[in-house]
Amino acid sequence: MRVDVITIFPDYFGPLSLSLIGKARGSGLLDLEVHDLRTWTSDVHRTVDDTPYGGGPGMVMRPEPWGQALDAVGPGTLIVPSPVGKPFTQADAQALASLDHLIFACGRYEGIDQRVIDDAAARMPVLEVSLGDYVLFGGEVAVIVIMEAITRLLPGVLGNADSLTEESHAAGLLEAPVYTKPASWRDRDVPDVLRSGDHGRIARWRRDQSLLRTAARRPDMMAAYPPSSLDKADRKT
Ligand SMILES: NC(=S)c1ccno1
Repeated sequence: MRVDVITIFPDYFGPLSLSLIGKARGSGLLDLEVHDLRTWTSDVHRTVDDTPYGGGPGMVMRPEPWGQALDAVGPGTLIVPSPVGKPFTQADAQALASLDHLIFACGRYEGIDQRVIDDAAARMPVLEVSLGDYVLFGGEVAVIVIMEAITRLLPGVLGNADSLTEESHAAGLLEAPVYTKPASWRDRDVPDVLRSGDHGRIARWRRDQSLLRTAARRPDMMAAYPPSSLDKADRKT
């Protein structure tokens, strides 16, 4: 997978050289390049923003540098993290992980001139996505989060691909609680079923815990959970 990130703060992306993402880049599974938007400015001050038409607080990112930057690195699928975006989900991560070329545009200030998005959409798929109902200083941190969610799904990145099948959101439910040694810690014991060696009982316990946890914390996910996936016994949960 090829990924281009365009930002006015390239140094924000140091974390993408660490851990499993760093290994994915080193092994060639992920070809990632971070670009400074100011590369595509032409004035001595390397200006990337200006005052908003119609007045109002703050500054807006100018279209010219963005247009030239996207011309240079595109086409691909353009992803713009933004408070006005569609909620980003695991399903989105899974869809994006199957693509060959992603481009991330990191907005700052009050945002990017809308014409940049509109112009790009005439040449490539554009997704404006939000990580949550809050506002960040810019898109950079959101790109790091989205890149983690996508990269871990790339074949060969995780040592054990099995961990992708039962994790939260992969199957539409929250994951069951997990435990490791010691069997007793501060008078709190690991559930006996997990030490029983009865894999059928363990699987049923984990599923029950997933359903209980999802029902308690994410009724929206339970409502969306396909009825066909629920056994008759599950309906009593
Ligand atoms: N909520 C998101 S993704 C965001 C990006 C920039 N500010 O907020």
